[in-house]
Amino acid sequence: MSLSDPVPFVLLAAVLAAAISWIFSRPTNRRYAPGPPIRPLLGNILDMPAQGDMLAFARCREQYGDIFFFHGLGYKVLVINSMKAITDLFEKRHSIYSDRPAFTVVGELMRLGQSTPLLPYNDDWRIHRKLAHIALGPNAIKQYHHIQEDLAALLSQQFLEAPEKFIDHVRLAVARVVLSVTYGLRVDKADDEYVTHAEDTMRMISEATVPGAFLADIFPSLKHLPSWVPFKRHARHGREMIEHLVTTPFEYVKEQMQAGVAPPSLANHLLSEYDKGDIDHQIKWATGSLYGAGGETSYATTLTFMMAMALHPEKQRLAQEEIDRVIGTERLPTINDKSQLPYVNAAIKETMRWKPAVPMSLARMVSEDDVYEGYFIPKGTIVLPNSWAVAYEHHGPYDPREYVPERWLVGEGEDAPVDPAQWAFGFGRRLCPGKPLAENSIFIFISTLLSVFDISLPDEGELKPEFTMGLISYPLPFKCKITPRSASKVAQVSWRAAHCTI
Ligand code: HEM
Repeated sequence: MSLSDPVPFVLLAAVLAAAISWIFSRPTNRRYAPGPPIRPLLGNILDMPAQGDMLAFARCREQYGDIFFFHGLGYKVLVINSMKAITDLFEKRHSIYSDRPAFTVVGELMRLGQSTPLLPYNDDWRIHRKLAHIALGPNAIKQYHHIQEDLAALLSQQFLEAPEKFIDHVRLAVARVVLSVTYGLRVDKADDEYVTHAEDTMRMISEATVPGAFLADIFPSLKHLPSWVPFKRHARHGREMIEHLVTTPFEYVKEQMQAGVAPPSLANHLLSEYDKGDIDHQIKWATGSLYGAGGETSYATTLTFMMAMALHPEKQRLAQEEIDRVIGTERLPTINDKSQLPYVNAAIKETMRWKPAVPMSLARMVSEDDVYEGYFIPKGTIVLPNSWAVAYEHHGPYDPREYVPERWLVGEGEDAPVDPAQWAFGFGRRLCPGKPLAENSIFIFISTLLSVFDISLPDEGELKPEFTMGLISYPLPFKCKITPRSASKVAQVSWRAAHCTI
């Protein structure tokens, strides 16, 4: 080994660091939560299921109970599987459970650590949340109702013109909501350069944020390797993609503001209110985070709903009958109709429960040593709240594996599962700031599609409910048949699409 060739040298240092960390992190007389047996050096970290492999997590739960612990190679991971434990830690002990793990490659080298979801629980994060709240709080989002209703009509218009491309149309519709609200940007095609770039970047981030995706996340000292090492080249490319994603639309808004032609938007509003030096950088990253965090999740939920409707025509008919009965057949739904449609709301809840879009939520990191239910949780432990386990707890008469909206229509005092509103958007201080906006988007897309179309199984081939594994879980590409319910509905959609104000 020579010092001019740093690779083996840094690897050796990394292995030594791991050995030291193993020696010092071996269980002492402290009681850790149950988990697989410990092997030298590696501990049991390799026994940990891949993110998104929910069946493997379910098997661990059967074996080890509601909380289990994996550790080794300097990593400590606690998985929590019950709503009670999640509430006890993330809500009641929020001051030490609101931090995020640091990702050496994606956070530091690709510089995504500046985005809201990855920021540590610090003052920068508080500024981001304040900025996001200005645009996305329950009152602020009322100003976007008409944009969301227009976009639901445009989505239906596209379904009429090219139903076979429904996946592209849904992707474009959710991107349009976030781009329009955040930057006042209008995009017309799903293959718009910005939309496709954002998707490529999100896919890259989703793969790179799986714990342990890079050796350098386990051995941070590897980040000092020279720039020609493959993962460093990958990181450089990732950094350029992310920088382009957050900078391009932001600079565009600034140019439009200078020219006096910027439409109303969150970026415009924040820049006019707070344009003072360093806050510019915070606004750029807070707004840039919204697209990344908001697009894919709403897309996954809307597509999952369409799949559920094609597989369960009897449930679809019940939802359509409710819409026809409550709002009539002479107009399209509006967001204000939401509280009048209990069956549609139950079908949306059931969609979020049946296939949660973010099944393991976003990882947290505990910032102080803690003890819970007699188990020691060391500082620095990554804590994974298993939302999927909460979704699949058995309550009431229905099998959790089945799609049954009726499980949500129970009377007071009867046994119902935990409402996805309590877990699908995360918990405590880091609860998703886009929740009210997303709930409205999902409601208006779904109720408009139900009002205008019948969604059914494809004429050819089978529809298997298959989903991606990873941070965000979406349906794998599938086919379904989309047919307008009446000529009057077609006319209503065409009229509204032609009179859109966005
Ligand atoms: C169906 C749609 C959505 C789902 C299921 C969803 C889910 C989540 C979840 C599980 C988290 C992690 C929270 C935690 O750590 O406890 C999160 C965080 C976040 N979401 Fe959403 N989200 C959705 C839509 C949106 C939208 C539309 C936006 C923005 C317009 C958004 C912006 C964010 C941001 C910025 C964070 C990071 C919050 C932080 O770390 O403080 N999300 N979301």
